[in-house]
Amino acid sequence: MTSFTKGVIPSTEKFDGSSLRVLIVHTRWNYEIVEALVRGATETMTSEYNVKAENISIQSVSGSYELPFAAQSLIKASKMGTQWFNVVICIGVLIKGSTMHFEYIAEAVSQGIMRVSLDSGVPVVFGVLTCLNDEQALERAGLGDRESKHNHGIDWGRCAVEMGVKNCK
Ligand SMILES: O=c1[nH]c(NC[C@H](O)[C@H](O)[C@H](O)CO)c([N+](=O)[O-])c(=O)[nH]1
Repeated sequence: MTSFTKGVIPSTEKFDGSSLRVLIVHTRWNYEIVEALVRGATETMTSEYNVKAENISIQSVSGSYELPFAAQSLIKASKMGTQWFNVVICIGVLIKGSTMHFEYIAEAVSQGIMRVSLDSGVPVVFGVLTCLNDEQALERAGLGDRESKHNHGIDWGRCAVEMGVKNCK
């Protein structure tokens, strides 16, 4: 079986995030996991790409279903002001329960975030974990005790800087 790099590799380009203005909208569901993802994204952007901490705005909403509307509203409001965001990261954690609720929310949120990005012209990074159980969510936030754990917030931070810099061009 051919081996391959599972997941994304960082771009070879060196992106300068020092002038980027970033919005992070995160949920308050499964908060400890969300908090780890937000930290992964913010620490990556500031330490690896010189994004200024004061240029990262963080807002919260109740659950993942609210993310697209919140992103749309905040982008619109910022455009009315003098400064607006170069990129947005929507962060949430959906964990499947015993009903179909998970599937409906996951589909709506994924389509909604894509639509906000295309309609607004501001790249919106899809930072919503859609997990079948608690262990999957913990592992993907770099929590739990498995060796394979990796904080996906790191990847979302890198993606946000790349998309933000490219959106400035
Ligand atoms: O962010 C989440 N919202 C969840 N539900 C709330 C939903 O996102 C909305 O906030 C709610 O339906 C009100 O609109 C979740 N579950 O139901 O399991 C979940 O796991 N994660």
